[in-house]
Amino acid sequence: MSDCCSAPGLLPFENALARMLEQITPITETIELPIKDALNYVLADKVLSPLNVPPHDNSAMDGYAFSLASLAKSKTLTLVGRSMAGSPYQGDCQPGECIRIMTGAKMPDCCDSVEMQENCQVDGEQITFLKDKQLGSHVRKAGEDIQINQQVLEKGHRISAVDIGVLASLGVATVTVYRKLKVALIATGDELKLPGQALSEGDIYESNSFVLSAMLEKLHVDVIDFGIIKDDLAAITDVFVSADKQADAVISSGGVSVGDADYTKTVLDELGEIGFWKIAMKPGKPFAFGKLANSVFFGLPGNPVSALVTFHQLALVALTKMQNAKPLTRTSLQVKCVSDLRKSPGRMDFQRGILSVNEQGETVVASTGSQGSGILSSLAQANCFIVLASEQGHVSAGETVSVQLFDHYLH
Ligand SMILES: Nc1nc2c(c(=O)[nH]1)N[C@H]1C(S)=C(S)[C@@H](COP(=O)(O)OP(=O)(O)OC[C@H]3O[C@@H](n4cnc5c(N)ncnc54)[C@H](O)[C@@H]3O)O[C@H]1N2
Ligand code: MOO
Repeated sequence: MSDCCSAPGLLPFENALARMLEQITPITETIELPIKDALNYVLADKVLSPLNVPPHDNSAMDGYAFSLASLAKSKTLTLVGRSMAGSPYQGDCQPGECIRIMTGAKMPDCCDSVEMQENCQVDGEQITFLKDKQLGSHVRKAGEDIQINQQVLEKGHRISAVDIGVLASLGVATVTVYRKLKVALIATGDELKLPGQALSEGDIYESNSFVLSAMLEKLHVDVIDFGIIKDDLAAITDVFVSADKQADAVISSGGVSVGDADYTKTVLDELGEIGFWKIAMKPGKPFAFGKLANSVFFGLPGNPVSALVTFHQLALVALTKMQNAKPLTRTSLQVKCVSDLRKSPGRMDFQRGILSVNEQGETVVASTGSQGSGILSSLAQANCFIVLASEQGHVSAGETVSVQLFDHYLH
């Protein structure tokens, strides 16, 4: 399939993303977890507040609580009691009386305002208020933060550290969340060695599974690492079968192109079905999406930048849907490009850029330089993608381009 602007035989990026998402079924299994164990899980149900926060009117200052009507008659009131956080004043008070109160302590029913002690003159039980006050001064009203039955978190929300604090403040002890996904990682290639091993002639160090594993950890899935598999049809078939039995999604890198040792697509065809293969994007043309017997499959290209970009732009989006989480939001801006960019029409480019504010206060983007699919350092230096549409040709410095800011998966 091709559109007006994508090279023949290549699926436009947006179509690939849409087709892939159509085929992703979100998981349904839920578990109940204590809130302290729920960080980064996805909520399977909305959370409504069981109470008002704060639960009662309370003082925002250490000082004196009074009724404003009393102060209209005299600036000096008589102290008749104390309200402490956790030990509220239980009695009543009459016109002309006030109550000693501490920050966070419940407001006595007979008072409507508070003055901080720095603005009061104390003479035994006689408290003189030195400044004019307004009704409700320094009073935090019940429910001013959250009201009872108000929705606090929505279904599909990924629970953050702050959310756990909010849940605790509401007295919520457990939450219902979707279970973690299990994702299998496979690196294919005869040339690959693990860091720490000696390299023979023609070898390189395996890096894809390391970076993918780290990004998957940020996505909060359980990674099943199948390590490095040789470019061998039988070995790749065996590992795909085994991974499919254990995982919800299988991700491989390498061997997805058209070389003599590129078996990924053949095995996927044999064991499952190919949704599509080859996208009009750069880097990342030979990306395969499909289904195995039990799991979905993402075949990433071997080149490190291609593997990362396709994982970030496609697989991560699909896995987020599979987790039942709200779709990822990514921030795009139109900014001036200060570098010349090389680009051939036919594929959508995700070039690596550095966004900054220049001396004139203008937000501009510069290229990281060489954009080869093997130059992983170009991604490490970058803080955004310069996204160039399929039909776009070279860009001259000074032109406006679209940039997508890196999210926390890439930092
Ligand atoms: N005749 C053609 N050749 C190629 C095409 C094409 O359309 N026709 N596409 C090119 C593009 S674009 C890409 S991207 C690569 C993708 O190839 P593969 O997915 O088959 O990847 P490999 O050949 O296995 O490896 C490519 C490159 O990446 C290195 N690599 C592989 N795995 C890892 C890893 N886990 N960690 C670090 N580096 C890895 C590998 O050593 C190669 O250098 O195909 C082009 N060719
Ligand atoms: O897609 Mo390849 O990633 O252009 O090098």
